[in-house]
Amino acid sequence: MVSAPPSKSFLHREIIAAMLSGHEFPIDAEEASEDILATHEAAKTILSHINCIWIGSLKSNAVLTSDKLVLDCKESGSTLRFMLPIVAALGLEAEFKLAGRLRERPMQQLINQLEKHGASINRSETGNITISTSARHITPGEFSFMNPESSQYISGLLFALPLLNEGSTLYVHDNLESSSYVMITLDVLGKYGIKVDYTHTDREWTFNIPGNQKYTYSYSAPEGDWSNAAFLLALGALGNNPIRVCSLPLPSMQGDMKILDFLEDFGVTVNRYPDIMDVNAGTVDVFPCRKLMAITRIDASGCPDLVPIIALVASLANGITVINNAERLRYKESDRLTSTCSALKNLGANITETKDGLIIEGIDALRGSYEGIGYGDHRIIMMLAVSSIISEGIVKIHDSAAVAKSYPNFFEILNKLGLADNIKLA
Ligand SMILES: O=C(O)C1=C[C@@H](OP(=O)(O)O)[C@@H](O)[C@H](O)C1
Ligand SMILES: C=C(OP(=O)(O)O)C(=O)O
Repeated sequence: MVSAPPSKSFLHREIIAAMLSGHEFPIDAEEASEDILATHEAAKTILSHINCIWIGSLKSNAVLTSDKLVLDCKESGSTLRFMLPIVAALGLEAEFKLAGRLRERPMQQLINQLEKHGASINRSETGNITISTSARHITPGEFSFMNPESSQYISGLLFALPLLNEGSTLYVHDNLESSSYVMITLDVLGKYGIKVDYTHTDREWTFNIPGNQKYTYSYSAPEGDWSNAAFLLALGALGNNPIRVCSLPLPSMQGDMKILDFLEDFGVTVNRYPDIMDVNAGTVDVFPCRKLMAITRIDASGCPDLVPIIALVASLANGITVINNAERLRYKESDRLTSTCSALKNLGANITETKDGLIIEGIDALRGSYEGIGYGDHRIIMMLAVSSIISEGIVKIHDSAAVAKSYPNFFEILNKLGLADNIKLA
């Protein structure tokens, strides 16, 4: 049995909500992913520059020093997109350091909204982002997005706007993809005493956020991570032995819990036990499946992070699987439609890239091999590692340390399960 790592999405949010209540959220730095370390460090830096007592009411003496903060986001989109509006609401001046692909990932819609409300934002030649506000903080009022490039813009503003001295309204027009992540934000906000009212139809969302709110510290241990557990569960579906994964909440607000339904639709047997193991955490058994069936259409708009591992399973499923509504995958740690397609093609899969997805015609075996850096993308590297248990050729990954972005001990687990025979790490 293996235990799912703690949810990266919940952890980012807990650390930030704790910071805004004046507390440092405890993490296990040895086990933590690079993204979580980035948010934790940024939160500590912000905490050391503000008078915690005043957070939530933004009194004029909230800022202890006028130093420019340096916040190193590394490659974490969540850290940047959550912290930027918060820094603007607190009236701090900060330089956000960005590494790797984060320098190219979309930010402009969020920057436009913050600038409209008084923030001054510049990008240096190296791609770093500097923010300052001429007034004490950005002004409350109306914020509006048309089909946002990332739901993280909305989550970031939902953290920030309750701090302002009057209420704000946040509109999302023409679709909010990844909306389950915004629901996680609202869940954590509610736990910390922050009130947000919202209404939505299929494509239009309105969030009413009263101002002058105070965050009240409310620790809870983060639940397991369905996005990363998906790779472990696929090991069970594709391998020779069943797998049992524990520390997985059942049910969960995480959209990537959908991996269980997808596996079942592929013809895999899945047993769910909501109550066994520790409190607040369920257990799932997945059994090897020799007769995978294609899924006619997979809408990935609510579960973008599942696409690489679903595409691998679909490569061996009888029939044609079409994945669509996944265009935002082009703006992750790699262009994940191109990288998933190209990595699986190397392994021998019959896969084609479309504008917003992938078309995969299942075959009986993966007869190819792979050697490379897995596009430097943790989710592609983990997909390749899972593929190694069924591919006929060797999978050789250079710089496998990139998995630390979300799952530092992924390869240790693979070793522990005895499933690392066909994979070479360089
Ligand atoms: O808010 C979050 O925790 C996340 C939102 C999603 O991003 P997008 O909203 O940009 O799709 C997801 O892909 C990312 O891994 C984590
Ligand atoms: C895209 C991801 O995270 P982020 O957007 O926070 O960098 C991810 O974990 O796959």
